[in-house]
Formats: sequence, structure tokens, C-alpha cells
Amino acid sequence: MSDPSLLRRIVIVGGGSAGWMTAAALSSLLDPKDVSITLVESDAIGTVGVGEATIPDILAFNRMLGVGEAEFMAATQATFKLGIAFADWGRLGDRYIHPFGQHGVDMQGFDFHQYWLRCRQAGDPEPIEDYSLCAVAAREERFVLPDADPRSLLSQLRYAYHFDATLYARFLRRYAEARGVQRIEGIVRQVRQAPETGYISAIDLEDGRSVAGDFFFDCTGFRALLTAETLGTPFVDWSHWLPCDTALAVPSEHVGPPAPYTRATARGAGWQWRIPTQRRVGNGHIFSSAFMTEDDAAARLMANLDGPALAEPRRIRFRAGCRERFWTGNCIAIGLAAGFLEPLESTSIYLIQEGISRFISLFPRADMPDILRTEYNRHMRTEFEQVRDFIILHYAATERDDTPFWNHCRTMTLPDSLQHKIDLFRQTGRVFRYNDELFTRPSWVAVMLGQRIEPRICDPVVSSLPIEEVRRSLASMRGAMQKAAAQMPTHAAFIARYCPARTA
Ligand SMILES: Cc1cc2nc3c(=O)[nH]c(=O)nc-3n(C[C@H](O)[C@H](O)[C@H](O)COP(=O)(O)OP(=O)(O)OC[C@H]3O[C@@H](n4cnc5c(N)ncnc54)[C@H](O)[C@@H]3O)c2cc1C
Ligand SMILES: N[C@H](Cc1c[nH]c2cc(Cl)ccc12)C(=O)O
Repeated sequence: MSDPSLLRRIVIVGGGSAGWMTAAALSSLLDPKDVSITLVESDAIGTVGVGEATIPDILAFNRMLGVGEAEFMAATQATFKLGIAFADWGRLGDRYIHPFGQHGVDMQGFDFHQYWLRCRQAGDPEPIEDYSLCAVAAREERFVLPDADPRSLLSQLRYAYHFDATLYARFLRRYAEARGVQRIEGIVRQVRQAPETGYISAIDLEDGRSVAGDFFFDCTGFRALLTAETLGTPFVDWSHWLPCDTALAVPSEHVGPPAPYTRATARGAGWQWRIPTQRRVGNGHIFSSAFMTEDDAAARLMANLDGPALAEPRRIRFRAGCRERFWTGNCIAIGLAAGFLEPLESTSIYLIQEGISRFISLFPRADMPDILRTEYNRHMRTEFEQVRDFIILHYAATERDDTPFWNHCRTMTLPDSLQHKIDLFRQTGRVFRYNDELFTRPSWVAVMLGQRIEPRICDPVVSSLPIEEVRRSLASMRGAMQKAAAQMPTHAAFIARYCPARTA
């Protein structure tokens, strides 16, 4: 490649999930003879690396890399995930599943939840999750891969994974290094900028080495070494809507087979996650330090593990929000350097993917016109705001008044975009998906109904259908889901056959 206007040297600073996902994706697309990719990471600083839950988009990422599923699962200790079980959010004692995929089957052009609302208003007690194959299979702890035949009910299955993030980064490192990515271990001491443009020109390491580049990815985690410290990009703080600021994470032993779902249990000033990987369970308590002390939070976490802890809890401090710009000059922030929204809906790895794929679709020449940055920043800000609204919904849609934290959440003023969605659903039963947002209508419906936002009316056309006819359709659908789930192998049996655990 002799064209001087092309980027020749890409430097990725940071080797957590964000850094290695970026390196793997770029190395799968670029020829090392044309573009060199260097990744700098520090063993001394380390990564966040807790057990992680994902959403189905991760399958597309792994497919783009061309990695085999069973190989990936064995390498990362992965289990399957069909959704998230939420406990104690709307009220203490409440439980619902936010499943992947849809509820019901398509019925005469109306959203399934309209038919469900019709039966609900006639007094039927079945929860909407009874009509989601993913939710029914999750409850039964069963799993099978989706059927490719769209006529099969099993084609409705959608899934993602729980895995060990540290192992995923290691897996991607092997992948990227095999494709020519050069890894440098060392601590960044200083970042150099070209005086005339402000572009980053090189990073200097503590041991005296220097790494020059044409384009930089800031994957340095919460430090945001390039984006914040060097380029001074401000942080947009959303902690007034999402007041949790601390996580305590601890692995524990399995006491039974791994469940094919994440568990998110609301606590007095936050919530607790349970993420089962093959060999152990990842747990964490996310809380607001303004409403709970760390000792109290640690005690609650340790008292609520299913099995014995395998380590002392590790503390991670954070602030909800994102960077005002993600791409500044010749540098893009990906991962925690770009922003953080708590992992309630498993969206961080997705946002990393989105950051990478949007860069690829806007791949710049060396001149980098401003319009590329404007488009990238517009897109990523929209993504973050859409995820933000969906996460706030979980805190806002509550009747809990048992702690000051829940009183704060229940009564806070919401972003207009979210308030509009809630009002529209409450008053009319309608929900719309704007601008290709990540969360589909079934996701909004699952959480709003699961947290007791129940419209009093349904679609007038559905409302005019004979109730017995609607009931018959729903009963047959529910029966078919139960039957299909009962015929699946257990999740544990499926994993044992599909990707036997390595002994190393
Ligand atoms: C409590 C918690 C739970 C989470 N759970 C989930 C989940 O369930 N699902 C999900 O999708 N996401 C989850 N995430 C988010 C997810 O962990 C991160 O998005 C992901 O790991 C990416 O992290 P990162 O690579 O940006 O940063 P990090 O993992 O922090 O990596 C930063 C890298 O930068 C390097 N570095 C930093 N400073 C320097 C320096 N001066 N010199 C050289 N190198 C340096 C470090 O060595 C490291 O390699 C969670 C995050 C937290 C905090
Ligand atoms: N990608 C969409 C939406 C989505 C994002 N996070 C979650 C979590 C759960 Cl439990 C369900 C759906 C989603 C999708 O996969 O449906």
C-alpha cells in the first residue's frame, strides 16, 4: 500500500476486553503488510475482568472473527444465557424474566402483548413470560441451540453467554497475535501530541520505549488516559439518574448446575448480580455509597451467595455516564474509557462492539474530515442514551418505599425520552422502537410489565375480538412453549456434551 493518505500504524492502548476486542476485529480485517496494529498493556495495572454477561450481539462478533462456538466456550468457561431473572424490583417478592427474543408468535399484525393485555383485563393471571420460549426454558434450566427452520418453535430461541472476561481477553489476544498484532507490555508514562494539530503522535513508556502511530484507541479503562487526561474530553455525568457508584465483586462455588440466565436481585441501595460460568459463579453487589456503607454492602453480598466464596470481595468505583466525545482528533475511546453504565442489562461489551463496528464503517484516511468524528460521536451518544434510559427504567418503575434509596429512585425526575415511553405505555399500551435502538419492543414490555406498569386498555381492534378465541390461541401457544422446553436437554447436559470443560 503506497498511498500516503492511508492510515499505516494503529495503536491500541489497554488490553482488557475493549483493547483485545478492538485488536481482534481490526486484525481480522486488515493485512499487517498494509497496516500495523500494536497493543500496549500493563500487567502491573491489570484489567477490570469480572465474570460477564452478554447479549446475543456477541454471536455476530465471534462469527465475524470466524471463531468456533465450542472452542470459544471452552476457552472462556462460558455458559449459555437466555435472559435475566429480576427479583424484588417492582415490589419485594416480585420476580420476572426479561428474555431474549419475542413473546408469543406473530398474530395478525398486532404486537403479542396486546392479546396478552386483552386476557389480562379479562382476569387471566398468567405472566407474559409464559409465552416466551426463552423465559420458559430459562425457568426450567434447559437449553438447546435454535432451529434454523423458521416454521419450528425452536427458531424463536435467542441466546448469549456468561463468561470469564479475563479468559475472553486472553482468547482474543491469541487470535490477534496470530494475525500480526504486536503486543507491548509496559506502563504509559506520557502521551505526545503534534503541536500543530493536537493529534496524538506517540506514547512513551516508563522503560523509555516509545510507540508512534497514526491512529490511537484509548482502551485504558476508567483512567481514560488518552481521552480524558491528554485530550481533556469532559465526562457527561448521569449519576443523578443512576446513583450507584460502587461494585463489590466476588466469585463463589457452584452449588448446583449453572442456570442459563443472569440473576439481578434488587437490594436496599442497589442490586446484586449472579453470573454462572462453567466452573464458578460471578457475584457482585452494585450500590450507591450515598445510601449504604461499604461494610454493609459487603455483608449483604456475602450473606446472599448461593455457595462458598472463593476470594475476598474486590471493590470497583465508577460513575454513570459517558464522554462528551468518543472520537477526538485521531483517537477513539472504547470500553470503560468511553463511558460506563452499570451491567444491569449486560450492555458494556455490546457498546464496545458498537464502537468498533462504527469505526470500521467510517474507516478514515489520514486526513480524517471532521464529519466522520461528528457522525461517530452522534451515533455513540445515541447508543449510550438509549441504554441509559432502559437501565433507569428499572429503578424508576418501582413501588418500593422501604429504603431512602428506593424513595429517591421512585420519585426522581426522568429524562423526557424515558418519561414519554412510560406514559405512552401506561396510557395506551403502545411502545415504539426509535432509531434502531438496541432494546426492542418485547424488551420494553417485559420490564414495564414485570415492574407493574400495566396499561388499563389494549388495542381497540384486539379488544373487539371474542375473548374465548383469544384465550384459546394463547392457551395453545403456552402449551406449545411448555412442551418444547420440556423436550430440551438440561443446560448442564447440553454444555457437557457441546464443550466439555478443559482440565487445565
Ligand atoms: C462491576 C462491573 C461489572 C461488569 N459486568 C459486565 C457484564 O456483565 N457485561 C458486560 O458486557 N460488561 C460488564 N462490565 C463492563 C466490562 O467489564 C468492561 O466494559 C470491559 O471489561 C472493558 O473494560 P476495558 O477493557 O475498557 O477496561 P479494563 O478492563 O480496565 O482494561 C484497561 C486496560 O488498560 C491498561 N492500562 C491502563 N492504564 C495504563 C497505562 N498507564 N499504561 C499501560 N496500560 C494501561 C490496563 O493494563 C488494562 O489492560 C462490567 C464492569 C464493571 C465495572
Ligand atoms: N439486543 C436486544 C436487546 C437486549 C439488550 N440487552 C438485553 C438483555 C436481555 Cl435479557 C434481553 C434483550 C436485550 C435483544 O437481544 O433482544
